[in-house]
This record gives sequence, C-alpha cells and structure tokens, in this order.
Amino acid sequence: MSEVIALFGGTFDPVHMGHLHAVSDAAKQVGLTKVHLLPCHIPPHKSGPKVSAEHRLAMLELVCQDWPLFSVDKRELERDTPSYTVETLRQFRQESPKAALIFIIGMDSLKSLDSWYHWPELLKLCHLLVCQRGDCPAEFNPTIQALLAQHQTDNPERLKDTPNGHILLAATRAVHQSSTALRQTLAQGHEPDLLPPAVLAYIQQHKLYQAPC
Ligand SMILES: Nc1ncnc2c1ncn2[C@@H]1O[C@H](COP(=O)(O)OP(=O)(O)OP(=O)(O)O)[C@@H](O)[C@H]1O
Ligand SMILES: O=C(O)c1ccc[n+]([C@@H]2O[C@H](COP(=O)([O-])O)[C@@H](O)[C@H]2O)c1
Repeated sequence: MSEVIALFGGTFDPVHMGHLHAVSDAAKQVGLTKVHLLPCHIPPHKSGPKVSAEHRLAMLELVCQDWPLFSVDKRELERDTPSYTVETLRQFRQESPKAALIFIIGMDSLKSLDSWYHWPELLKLCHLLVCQRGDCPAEFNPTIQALLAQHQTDNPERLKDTPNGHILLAATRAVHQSSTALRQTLAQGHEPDLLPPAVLAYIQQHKLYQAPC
C-alpha cells in the first residue's frame, strides 16, 4: 500500500503529553512518519470545549513546531456540525480511495466505540490504532469484544498493507493525564505536569483555563 494516512482526532482542550507520548509510541510501533492531529469543532459525546477553536488550534500548531511527527488537519473545525468521525473518514476515503487510513484513539474511546454515530461503518473506512491509557484497563463490553474478535491483529504491517478493517492494540506508555485534570489544576492556579512547555507558555500568556470547569 503506497499511501498511508494516520489521523488522531480529539478535542485537545488542551493537548497534553498523554496524547503525544501515546501517539508517538503507537506511530513507532507501526512505522508511521506523519500523524495528522484532527481537532474537532463540536465534540459529539461531551460538552463544548472550554476555549475557542482558535486557541486549541494555536496550541496544536505549537506542538507541531517541536514534534516533527505531527501536523494539523483543520477540516473538522471548518464544519459547523458535530464532528462525527464517520463523516470525516468518508471525506478522506473519497479523496484517497486506495490509501491505508489509520484512525488513532485511546483505550477509553475504544471502550465506548459502540456509542459513536454510525459506528459499524468505521472499520469499513479505516483501521483503528489504539493507545493504552493510564487507569483504563482493556476490559470490553460484549459488543466491543465481538468487534475485536473479528478485527484485531497483532501485526502492525496489516495497518499499512490494507486500506481498512484491522484493530491494533498498541503497546504504548500508559500516561495518567487528561485535559479535564489539567484544566482543574490550572483553574486552581497551579502549574500542571505533562503539558508541552510551549503550550503551557501559551496558556499563561492568554490566561486560559482560569475559571473552574
Ligand atoms: N493520557 C492519554 N493516553 C492515551 N490516550 C489519550 C490520553 N488522553 C487522551 N487520550 C486519547 O486522545 C483522544 C483525544 O482525547 P481528548 O482530546 O478528549 O483528551 P482527554 O484528555 O480525554 O480530554 P477530557 O479530559 O477533556 O475528556 C481520545 O481518543 C483519547 O482516548
Ligand atoms: O463520531 C462519533 O460519534 C464520535 C464520538 C466520540 C468521539 N469521537 C471522536 O473521537 C475523537 C476523540 O474524542 P474526544 O471526545 O475524546 O475528544 C475525536 O476525533 C472525536 O470526534 C467521535
């Protein structure tokens, strides 16, 4: 498969080292040289972001300056509807019919995948590359167990030599961090761990996340 497109979607409110370490490890395991960060506009399954799309995007662009693995894809920010992944993937698939399309998620996202909009279509469009997450054991409901029984692979090459249809549970560092915990720490006036330095400087410069969330 010549073209490989890897996407990592998130609210990134804000982006943190949990995201970056996990995805870097997963990319290394699969041999990915580029991952497109895909900030969502309206998150489908949680309340709206606490800061504007412009700020969330600016923080991701700072990350890309320091981490050559990453670039940003703004297409979900340009839509005014909820950022349903299946709709975004359909667009990528239309643009690149033969590419290996890899959507990267954390373990918590896999566990609730059967609540996503039109979720049975996801693996017809892409592969899923799943990162470990601290405090999130790999225990699945029967629907996700059945999905794994049908689609799981232990071979990272399958994600690059076929266009869609496989799930790989990557052996990534399990980082205990969330954007929610970071926002709480910032609102209490403390300096949190596990934020990229340029992102922390941006948050301080623009006085973001000062209100309790
Ligand atoms: N510490 C982490 N380790 C691995 N994956 C993570 C981690 N934090 C988030 N992810 C994954 O990154 C993706 C985007 O996450 P998101 O931007 O919502 O961050 P979050 O920390 O989960 O945010 P919030 O606390 O606001 O829910 C999701 O697939 C999520 O599972
Ligand atoms: O399509 C859906 O229904 C859906 C439901 C929940 C999450 N997602 C996507 O999963 C990614 C991570 O979401 P979140 O809420 O953890 O930031 C992000 O790209 C979301 O658009 C998608």
